[in-house]
Amino acid sequence: MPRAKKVRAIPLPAPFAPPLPAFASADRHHCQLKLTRSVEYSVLLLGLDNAGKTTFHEQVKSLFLPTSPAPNFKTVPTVGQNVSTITLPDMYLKMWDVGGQHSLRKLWQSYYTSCHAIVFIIDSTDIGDGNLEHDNSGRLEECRLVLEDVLTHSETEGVPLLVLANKQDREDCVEVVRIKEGLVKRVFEGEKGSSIRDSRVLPVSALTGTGVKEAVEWVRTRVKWNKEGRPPVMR
Ligand SMILES: Nc1nc2c(ncn2[C@@H]2O[C@H](COP(=O)(O)OP(=O)(O)OP(=O)(O)O)[C@@H](O)[C@H]2O)c(=O)[nH]1
Ligand SMILES: [Mg+2]
Repeated sequence: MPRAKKVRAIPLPAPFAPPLPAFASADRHHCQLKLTRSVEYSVLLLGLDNAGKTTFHEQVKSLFLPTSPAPNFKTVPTVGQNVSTITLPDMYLKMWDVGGQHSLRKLWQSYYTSCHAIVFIIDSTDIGDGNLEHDNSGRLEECRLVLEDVLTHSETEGVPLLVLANKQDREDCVEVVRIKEGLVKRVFEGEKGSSIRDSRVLPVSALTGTGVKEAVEWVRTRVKWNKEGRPPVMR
């Protein structure tokens, strides 16, 4: 049987190598931009019913989507989920707005493993004076229990947490320092390993938009800081 001939690839001499197109450097730059923008992080919006999650979500879309859609403030209690993805200079940020009614809270845990940050929204006008000892309506205590429950799930361990004291445009709101001292600090005192979780409490008005950009900026920086702990999804 004749032996098969070995075929060797002959390298093209330099003059025959295809020249780089003139736009190559710009194109490469474009590719780099695309590469750095192709990471996606997910943010989960949580909080009691009526806290303002959907209003916050509407405001974020209006501020960050390139089409600047007019926010729909005529919200109805969320039963399923509202999802949108905004583009920031260095990432895609996917927002998951879920229902906060009591019966729907058990669904939250199915989002825990894939979220990179949690934004817990509080209605600052529905927590009495922010002191657990004077809690007539019971909503401050409800808030505490719900937040505690979220943080004690093993799937949320180490996930950055932003607490938003919402409805700060209203005169009857409890100010952010009180919410920090009276509620968040107390929840954290009980949380084991809280020192390794990045957290912050910020005042916002989802309705007027005050503080919403700052909230998104906090999330953006913290998900990046925590990218070893919770790597982004590549897109
Ligand atoms: N004044 C004021 N009202 C707000 C603000 N944010 C939300 N609201 C009002 O609070 C009510 C509830 O808002 P939603 O955004 O639907 O609340 P939610 O947290 O999505 O409620 P669920 O979907 O049931 O969990 C609506 O009447 C909003 O207009 C705010 O910053 N200021
Ligand atoms: Mg809603």
